[in-house]
Amino acid sequence: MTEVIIETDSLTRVFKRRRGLVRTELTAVDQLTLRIGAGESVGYIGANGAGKSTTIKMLVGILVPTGGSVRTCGRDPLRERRHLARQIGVVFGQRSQLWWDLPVRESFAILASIHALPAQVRRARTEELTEQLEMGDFLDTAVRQLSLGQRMRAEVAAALLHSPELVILDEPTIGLDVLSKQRLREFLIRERAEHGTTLLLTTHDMGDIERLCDRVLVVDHGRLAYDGTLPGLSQRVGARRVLVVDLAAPAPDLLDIDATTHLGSEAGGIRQRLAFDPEVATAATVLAAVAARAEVRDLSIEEPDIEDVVRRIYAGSR
Ligand SMILES: Nc1ncnc2c1ncn2[C@@H]1O[C@H](COP(=O)(O)OP(=O)(O)OP(=O)(O)O)[C@@H](O)[C@H]1O
Repeated sequence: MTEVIIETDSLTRVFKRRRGLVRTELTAVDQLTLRIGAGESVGYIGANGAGKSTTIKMLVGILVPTGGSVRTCGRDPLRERRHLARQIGVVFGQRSQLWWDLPVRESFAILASIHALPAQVRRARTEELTEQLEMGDFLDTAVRQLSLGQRMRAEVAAALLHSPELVILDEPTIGLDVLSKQRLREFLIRERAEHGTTLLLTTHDMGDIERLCDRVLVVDHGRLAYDGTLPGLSQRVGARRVLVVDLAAPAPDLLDIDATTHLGSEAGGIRQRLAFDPEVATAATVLAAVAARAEVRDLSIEEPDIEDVVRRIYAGSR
């Protein structure tokens, strides 16, 4: 049986707000029940304000639930927060856990002593992380002088220095360039493969989910709206497919082909892209309709646009 790393049962958080004399209540997390097993890599996504951060805060013990229960790494996060801190690593993209004026290396040394890592373990782990995250060039630079990509790598290393069982990442790749994103993702994949680390991440970047996660949870108005694979999610939201046709000669935009949306034309209308909903039409019916208008030389079909899926989920904000 897989060890359960995160387990919540009807986890709920209600915020009380007061505007002048009016008091209102907002249920940020609403009866959330889920289990995440050891070694899983889970994407936790939802619109702004859906309740992701509130959930994470309850998982790590910095926010008190108003209902239900939560256990993280087999512990009660509120009562055993200090013990839990040794088992988890948390990266909040926007918030730093490094000492701004100190060289990266010194921040690592302080964190290592907070976690009471033996000197040998600390040295070996710092070396391993420095190599894998390619931090050698800036290990002796003050954190405030790092580029965003360098700082994020240092943040991730800081959170993983004590080899936690569970790593929670909140928007880990936000604002990073393509290469830095790629490095960070490769590192997380390797870390998981080598140490069996459980990953939970929130992100707006579908590339993160595609590359890193084998399970996706979608939260909507505090409720769990989906729990499954990424392809399953594409199906659920009816992600569009795109038929790309290359015509024999330039043609006007194919604007009124049944059940399609014209996405654009190139080369004077020789290449045209038409989106269709696989529940309503098939590539074959769309192609037949196009062929009735113009001679088709070549075609390709783009798979469900994952960015589109996520845009729709995030666009569903309150
Ligand atoms: N301390 C607080 N007091 C009152 N309301 C709060 C508090 N923290 C969060 N909320 C509200 O709870 C809801 C969920 O917020 P939360 O930060 O968990 O969403 P989120 O999914 O993380 O959003 P984002 O993607 O924007 O970070 C929001 O409506 C937010 O305004």
